[in-house]
Amino acid sequence: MTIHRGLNGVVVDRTAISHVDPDTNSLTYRGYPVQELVERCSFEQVAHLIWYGELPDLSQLQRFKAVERANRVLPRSLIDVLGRMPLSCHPMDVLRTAVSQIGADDPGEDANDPADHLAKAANLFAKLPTVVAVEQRRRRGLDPIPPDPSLNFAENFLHMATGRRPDAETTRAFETSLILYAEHGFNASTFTARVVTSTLSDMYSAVIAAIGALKGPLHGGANEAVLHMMEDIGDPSQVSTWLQEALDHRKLIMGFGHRVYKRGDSRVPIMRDALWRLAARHGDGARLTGIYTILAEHMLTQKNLHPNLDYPAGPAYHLMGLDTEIFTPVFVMSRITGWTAHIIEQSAGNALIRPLGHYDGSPQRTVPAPHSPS
Ligand SMILES: CC(=O)SCCNC(=O)CCNC(=O)[C@H](O)C(C)(C)COP(=O)(O)OP(=O)(O)OC[C@H]1O[C@@H](n2cnc3c(N)ncnc32)[C@H](O)[C@@H]1OP(=O)(O)O
Ligand SMILES: O=C([O-])CC(=O)C(=O)O
Repeated sequence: MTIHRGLNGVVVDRTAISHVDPDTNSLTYRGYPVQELVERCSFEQVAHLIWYGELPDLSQLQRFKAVERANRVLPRSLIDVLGRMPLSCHPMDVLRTAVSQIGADDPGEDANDPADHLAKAANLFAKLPTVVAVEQRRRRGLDPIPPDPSLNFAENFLHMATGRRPDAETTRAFETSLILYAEHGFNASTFTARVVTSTLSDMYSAVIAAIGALKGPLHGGANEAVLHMMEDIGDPSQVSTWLQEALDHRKLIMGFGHRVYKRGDSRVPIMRDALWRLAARHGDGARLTGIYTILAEHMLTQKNLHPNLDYPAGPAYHLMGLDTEIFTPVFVMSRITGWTAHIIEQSAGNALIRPLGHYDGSPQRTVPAPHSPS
């Protein structure tokens, strides 16, 4: 019997949402290369593409944007629950709780026709940025900034989170990250969402489980861990010593390696360029890009490992003025599009996901006779 630990290399189903091809180092959403989508589309257009299979025409895009803008405000019940969360918990816990509350408030929670699913996905897509921004400000002891319907998805989030109207360069860099993070095949969190969906559970439960899977540092939690690592290194001159010490202790270097891409992550060059443009205008930029470059060179020569998307995204978010703890929640704001598209796809052609495990525990034995009462 062959055991595929970690399901490494196992093809478990078909999908028409995205194609990750490590041989040609390419990633396409519904057939379109992500590089072209970043160059020519807004995040809202890409979200439409991921859900509906096609880029929107003008009137579809206007409707899509209107729904997103109309759904950004959080209901009182949700604001109350989130305000009671301890400040000691991670913002991913807050986000998970938010989705749970939104689901509990939805009388149609269990409705799972494609139209019901799309309406729920659109609602989560609109509300999660407000939750993340409110949470960043709550941690800073600041009042929330209400959503602004005159701003697009990316601008509105940056404004709500930082209190500043972002300039075009920052907005574009942020939108680039959102487009690149949106979807990536049967990654651990998406697969988790599909497993939950395969039991005919509801969309909110699947999304909550996916948030839990994304939180881990081997997956989405790595963008936060990358920034912590760079702060720990401190200065480009320290990279070599820091890395040697980390490798001597067999530590994982955050933001490097990937289960599918073994010769480099197709999304990194475009996000790296965005990071470089931000860094050129920021006081701390040269330090971060210095660490970035030297560490990447050492990792390639010493470990033959390439950076993944989390490596440039972490420092880029830092330079945008986002707090490190909300980097992975920002990933959720984007990946919610991919997760929900997969939930819809799984529902449409469902097969219960239930693999087997090879038993290697104790051979069968007899339960000892009970001791007689003394
Ligand atoms: C958006 C995303 O989720 S992208 C992934 C984000 N995660 C990270 O950046 C965390 C750091 N990276 C890792 O832990 C891994 O590279 C993963 C989890 C992403 C991929 O893991 P796998 O596909 O299982 O890689 P695998 O374990 O086969 O790695 C092969 C070897 O390289 C080593 N390796 C892989 N990544 C790293 C790393 N970042 N640092 C140090 N060594 C590493 C492994 O320890 C292993 O060594 P071994 O053969 O001596 O045991
Ligand atoms: O695909 C994976 O294994 C991890 C992931 O979600 C990504 O790289 O975006």
